[in-house]
Formats: sequence, structure tokens, C-alpha cells
Amino acid sequence: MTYPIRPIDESEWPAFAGVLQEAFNWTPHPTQTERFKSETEFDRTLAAFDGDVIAGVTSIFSFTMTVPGAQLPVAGVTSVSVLPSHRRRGVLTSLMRRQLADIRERGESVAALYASEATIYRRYGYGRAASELSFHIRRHGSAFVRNAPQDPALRIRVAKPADVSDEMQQLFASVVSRRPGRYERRPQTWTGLLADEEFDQRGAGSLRAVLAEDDGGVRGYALFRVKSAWDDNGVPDGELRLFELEAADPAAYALLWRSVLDRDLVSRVEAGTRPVDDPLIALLADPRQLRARWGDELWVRLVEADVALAARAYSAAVDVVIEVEDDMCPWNARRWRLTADLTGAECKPVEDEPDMTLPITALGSAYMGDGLLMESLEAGLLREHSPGTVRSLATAMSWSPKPWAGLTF
Ligand SMILES: CC(=O)SCCNC(=O)CCNC(=O)[C@H](O)C(C)(C)COP(=O)(O)OP(=O)(O)OC[C@H]1O[C@@H](n2cnc3c(N)ncnc32)[C@H](O)[C@@H]1OP(=O)(O)O
Repeated sequence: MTYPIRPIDESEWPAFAGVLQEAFNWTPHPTQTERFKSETEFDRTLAAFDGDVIAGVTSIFSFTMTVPGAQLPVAGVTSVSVLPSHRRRGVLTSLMRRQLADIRERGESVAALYASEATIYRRYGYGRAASELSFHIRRHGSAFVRNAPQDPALRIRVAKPADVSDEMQQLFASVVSRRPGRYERRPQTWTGLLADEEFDQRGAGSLRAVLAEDDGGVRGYALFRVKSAWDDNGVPDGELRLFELEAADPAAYALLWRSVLDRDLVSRVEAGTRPVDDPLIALLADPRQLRARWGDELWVRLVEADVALAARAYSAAVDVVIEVEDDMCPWNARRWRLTADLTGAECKPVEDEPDMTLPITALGSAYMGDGLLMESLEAGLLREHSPGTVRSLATAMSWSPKPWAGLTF
């Protein structure tokens, strides 16, 4: 069965949101749905119709996202939902097909998403492109190495998050280009991040902020909540839940971490999402005290492989012919010569014998700079025709710092 697909207009928002609520088993607070509506780019929504019923939906946030050595327009795919009554009939597949064509037509060469389940998106050409760690750090045992940076000019300011939104936004804008995966935030994103409704608190108190600053201005901030508790012996056992910690320089970064780790009446810090190469790991004198759980983060799809590959920077010179496999976007499925050095890159169609055959998912996985090509080769998932060429492509594509978006969309 086919279901006609088109964008919705604002009057159809309740039905669109209704599909999301059913598919995600989500009972939102009215302020959440209103906020979500205000963020929605209606011309980038898609709905699949079964008669008058919306059977499935998706939409896109238009981002500027950092990729290795550049910032690109990237389609941030979100709100993917199919009504429980219509699941497993190909609704998502037809939405994805249409969405990829729309993204291409708009001139975006890369799409990215956070997956609710890691099994869904490979079939549409998305590869696991970034990872995250969630940290559990006990206060005792959190001492820093002796040469941790310190700047006597820095001080901590305690503030209500809503009062310092502009200062945090400015600071964030100044660091967004430093790490692949980070994306420029719109004002509505900040409104959502700083919203402090009762239902968001999960037993913890209100959202709190501390800023690190000197006479020249703000150099970093941390956003968190604290769940107060005392154990049976009356010993303080509070938990600090860190949402975000951003800093412009290492001294501000170290001071902000000390501020959250040393907070009175707190015995541990939980940081839900941090980059895998978080400098905190280097700062801890006893890194074994850091308990970390790994998770996949961004999934990336090269929509126009050649444009995307030519748009990013490379860590080493490389010259390879890649045969790309891509059922969903057949314009990518051919042989490409990628030539790159530290000054630039080119990706041209060729008929030459390929050095390797890669599914488009493998290129999406490697695109943001995670070293996943070698992992896939060693797992036996890639076909290398000229020995050593996957390693040289993997070396050229890997990047430091490692990719991390840091905020779900
Ligand atoms: C970026 C985001 O928004 S992530 C959010 C994704 N949405 C959710 O998790 C909400 C709950 N789930 C849903 O709404 C739906 O189950 C969806 C959107 C995940 C899938 O929609 P459907 O219309 O059922 O998918 P569709 O019928 O097109 O399935 C295509 C293929 O994917 C497979 N598939 C679909 N969902 C899943 C899943 N969750 N896990 C594993 N395989 C899946 C199907 O089995 C099918 O496989 P096949 O091609 O081998 O037959």
C-alpha cells in the first residue's frame, strides 16, 4: 500500500503531534508541545496519509553543524514516528526516501540524527558517527593532577539560568566550531534547554547555573540540578546532575568542573552526555574513579557523497578510488576518486579500478572524524581491494577532537 506524502501546514499540527505522542508513548506537558511547535519548520515536515489519517511523520531542523575543519548546512532529522496501527507497512521507508530526495534538492549534502533505537537507520544509509560517555564521578577521588591549570583572575558567579541566557549563548557560539558534531543553536533551542518546568526535575531541584568569568567577561558555564539526600547516618549524599559544561579555555574548564565536583552536600556527579575524549579524563589524578557508560550519539548520512567528502578537511594526504554502494540514493552509487591533503579535498567521478568498496553507511560513520573505518575493516565489514588503502583513508578522515553533538534534537 502507498500513502501519499506531503508537508503539513500549521493547522494540521495537532494531528502531527498526536502521531508523535502515540509512537513515542509520550504524554507532554502543554508547554512542551507549544515549544516544540514554535521550533517546527513546517515546510520541512512530512506526513504520510492514510485517507484523512496521518499515519507517519518526520521533520527536519536546518542546522549549521561543525564537521572536520568546516561548518556546513546539515539536515537534522527528527520526529520520526509511525502510528502503532500502521507500523511495519513501509511507511517509514517511504518517508525516508522522500526526505532524502528533499534534502538533496535543497542542496544539503549531509543529514544527521539521534536514533531512538540503533537498529533503525542503517537501512537508510545512516552510519554511527559519534559516541558519548555518561559519567559517574564520586566527589572523593575526584582530585585533579597537580599541574591542572589555574587562573587567579577567574571567579565563579552563581546565577539563575534564565538571567544569564544571553551570556551562555554567546559563550556557546564562541566554542561551537571547535568540535565536529556541534551545531549552532536557535533561540528556541535555548528556551527549551532552560525551561524549568516541574515535570522535568525527576526528584532534583530547579535548574542552576554557575559561570566562570574574569574582568573581561564570561569564560564558561555549567548547567545542572541537584537532588539532595542524606544517608542513614546523616551523611550528605546529594547527586549533582550536570547537563552542560562549556568553557572557552582550559583554566575556566577546570574551575567549572571543580565547582560542580566540590559543591557542598553533594557526594557524586552524574553527567548524562560527555564527549569520549573529554579533557576531564586527563585532569583526574585517578581516572579509575570515573565510571563511564558508552553510547552511540549522532548518526550521519552522506546525501551527496562527493559534495560532502570535498567539503570537510583531512588530517593527512590521501588519494583513493572508492566504490560506493547506496540503494537509497543511487546518484552516490559509483566510483569516486577522493584526493585530499592538508590544504583541501576533491572528489570526482571516475571509471578507474576501485581501491575499496564501501557501503554509504561506512562513509557516514567516518565522516565526522571518528576512527570507525578501521573498526569496520577489522570486523570484516568492508571490502578492500588494494591493501592498506582503508587504513590511509581512515587516517585521513580521523579527527581530533572526536565528534559529539552534546544536545539531542
Ligand atoms: C530521528 C528520530 O526521530 S528517531 C525516532 C524513531 N521513532 C520511534 O522510535 C518511535 C516509535 N517507532 C515508530 O514510530 C516506528 O516503529 C518506526 C518509525 C521506528 C518504524 O516505522 P515503520 O513504518 O514501522 O517502518 P517500516 O515499515 O518502513 O520498516 C522498514 C524496515 O525497518 C524495520 N524496522 C522498523 N522499525 C524498526 C525497529 N524499531 N527496530 C528494528 N527494525 C525496524 C522493519 O522491520 C522493516 O524491515 P524490512 O525492510 O527488512 O522489512
